[in-house]
Amino acid sequence: MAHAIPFARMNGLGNEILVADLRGQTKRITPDAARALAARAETHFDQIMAIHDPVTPGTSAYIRIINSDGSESGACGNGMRCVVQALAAETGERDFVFETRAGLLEAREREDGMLTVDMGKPRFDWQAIPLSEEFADTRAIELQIGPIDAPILHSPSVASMGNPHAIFWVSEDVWSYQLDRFGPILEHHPLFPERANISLARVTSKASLDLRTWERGVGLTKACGSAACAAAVCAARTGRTGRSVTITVPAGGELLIEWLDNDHVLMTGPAEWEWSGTLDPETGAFSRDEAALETAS
Ligand SMILES: N[C@@H](CCC[C@H](N)C(=O)O)C(=O)O
Repeated sequence: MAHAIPFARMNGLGNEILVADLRGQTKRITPDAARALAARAETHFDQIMAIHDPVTPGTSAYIRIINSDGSESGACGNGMRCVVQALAAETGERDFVFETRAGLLEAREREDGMLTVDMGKPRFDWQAIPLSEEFADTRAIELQIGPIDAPILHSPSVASMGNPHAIFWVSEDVWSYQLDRFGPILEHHPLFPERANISLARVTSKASLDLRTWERGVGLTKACGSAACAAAVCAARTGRTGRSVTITVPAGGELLIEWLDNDHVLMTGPAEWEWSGTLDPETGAFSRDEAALETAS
C-alpha cells in the first residue's frame, strides 16, 4: 500500500470503532474508503474516528467522525472513549481536549482505566437539533409510527448532543420492538432534515434505563454513547429520572451519564483495543500488523 496510515480496531461497549491516525499529513479518509472498510467483515465498523492534527491552539487533535455509510457526524461518545484510550496508551497522558465538527470537548482516562468524556451541553431548541418545523416544547414532539389510533411508537423527546437524537419512551422490553423496521423510516423522516439517531428507552428506575439505538448512517448498533447522553438528559428533563443515570446498552454493558449543574454531560465507560494495522485512506485497502496476527492465531 502506497499511502498506508496506522489504525486500530477497537470497540466501546460493542460499538465497532476504527481509530485511524492521520496526524502529520493532509490526507483524509474518503467516503469510498470508509464504505469499502465497512463492507469487509474484518474491518466492519460503525464509526471511524480519524485523528488529525489540531486546528485550534491548545487542543490535542481534531477528530473527524465517519459513519459506515461514509457520512460524517459531530459526535460519537463511544468512539471518543476509544480515541482517549489509544492516545493515553501512546503518550502516557491522561487529559485531552479534542475538537470535532460540533466544537471542543474534554476527556480523560481515569486511574481505574475507565474513560470519561465531557460531551458538552445538550441543545433542545428545534432549530439546533434540527427539526424541519417549529416545536415550542421538544420534550415530546408529534411523531408516531403505526396505526394512527394505536401507535406503536409515539411522542419522542428530541435533543442534540452535537448530533440529532429522537428518544421514544417504551414500557415493554426494548427488544420487543421492530427497531430494524422502524429505525430507517424514522431516521429519514422529513421532520429530520439532517436525519436522526433513533432510540428506544425504557426507564427501569429513577437512576437507570435500558437503551437500544438505530444509528443514523449505520443501522442497529450494540451501543451509542451520544444516544445514551441524549436519553439521560431527556429522561431528567421530563421527570422520568434524576440527573445521574446508568444506561444499559444492547451488548450488555453500562455507561454512567451525569448531567452536571453547569449543563455539561459527562459520559463514563470502557473502551477495548482489538487489533492494529494499516490502511489506505483513499481506497480502504488494509493489512493487519503481524504481531496482531500472531496474537490471534
Ligand atoms: N456511535 C456513536 C454515534 C455516532 C454518530 C451517529 N451515527 C450520527 O450520525 O450522529 C456514539 O457512540 O455516540
